[in-house]
Amino acid sequence: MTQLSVYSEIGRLRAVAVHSPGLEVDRMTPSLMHELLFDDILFGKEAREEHDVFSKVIAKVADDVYDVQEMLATSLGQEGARRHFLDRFCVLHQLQSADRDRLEALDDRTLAELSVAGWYEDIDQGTRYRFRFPPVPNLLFMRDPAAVIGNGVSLNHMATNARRAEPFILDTVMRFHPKYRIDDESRIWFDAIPGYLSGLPELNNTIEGGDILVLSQDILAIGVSIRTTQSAVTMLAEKLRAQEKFKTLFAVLMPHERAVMHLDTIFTQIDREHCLVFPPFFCKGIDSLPVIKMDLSGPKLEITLKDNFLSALADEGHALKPILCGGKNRLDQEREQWTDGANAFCLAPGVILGYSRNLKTANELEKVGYNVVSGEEVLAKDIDLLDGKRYLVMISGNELSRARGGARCMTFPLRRDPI
Ligand SMILES: NC(=O)NCCC[C@H](N)C(=O)O
Repeated sequence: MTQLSVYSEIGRLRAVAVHSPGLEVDRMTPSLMHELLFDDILFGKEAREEHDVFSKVIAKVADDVYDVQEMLATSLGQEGARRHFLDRFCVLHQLQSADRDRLEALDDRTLAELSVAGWYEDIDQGTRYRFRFPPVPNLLFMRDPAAVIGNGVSLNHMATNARRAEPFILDTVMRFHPKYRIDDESRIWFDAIPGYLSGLPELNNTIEGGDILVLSQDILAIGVSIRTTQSAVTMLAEKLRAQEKFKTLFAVLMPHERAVMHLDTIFTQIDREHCLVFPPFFCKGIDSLPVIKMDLSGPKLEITLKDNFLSALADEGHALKPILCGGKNRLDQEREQWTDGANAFCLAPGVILGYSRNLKTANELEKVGYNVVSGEEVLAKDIDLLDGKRYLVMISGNELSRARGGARCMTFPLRRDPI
């Protein structure tokens, strides 16, 4: 078994889970898409091709790149896992025992696939259809249903019904996967599953991984957003205080808007000294976001209000120079933030992945020394991304970005090297 270990956003990536968009995306209909949190119906074939380049580039640096659906299938094969999963999944979807029997009869891979793709049935020779349980198209955004923090995990309580099946998949993976399971219950920082099962989900305590950023061994930043509540952040802070050695948690108070649904849609750390930001919220001015600083090191949780996140970080010895998503003009900033220009995924300090359509952002990165290359080029020329230079690897994301998530959103890091 390998220990989970995430103490930064930028340390060299060793193990990560992603999920290539499958049948669940091909089954999206116009009438379902808004409820399922997509802004369009995706062309699955192209989305898979984009995702394939993305995961192959990641595999040039990381030792283990898993698809979570595969992880689920592997986990289901472990003793007790199938029962654990089905007990919970059938309650979630209110399935009767006959339906459960049909699921029991499936092999591990088919059960894992069906759990993600939804249980679809044609009726009247295909003139109508129904889902016994719905597809899970947002599993592509692996960042959100769970988050490794230090050497434990948070099984998140999703804010929307469309995403509530996802933590159930991660729950089985994190408890049964032969390589990455958690044996020690006390290292599950947050567990949404019992609330769902009791029928009394703690409605005010939602939290999603896109809001959770582990900046260093000492510092966490968590967005209080349209998806993550202040009370969930406080619960997590109390749990971590008792178990981990983080000293400070910054709760960044965000506007409740879809465009900025998580903290990582407006801020990602990309190097020891750089972060990518949506400028209006971080550069001093009227839109600058306030932050609650929680001191985790004292005998009780001490709280102070700060008026600017970047200066509060600098005061803690974590100074970051902001690189402007979209460049200097507000119009470009808004356009590129919408297509996840501020949402980069870091493979190692200064080695990042982002969508190729965000040209103004790429230009800003180039100015401070990032070599801009395409994913295809990295693969064809076998470019060594760990040769000490800075890289922005651009991934085509014209299909993927229409599901409203970027490179960081599509990853669930399990292990990073210390920095
Ligand atoms: N971390 C992220 O910002 N994830 C993007 C999630 C997009 C997804 N369609 C959602 O609305 O939840």
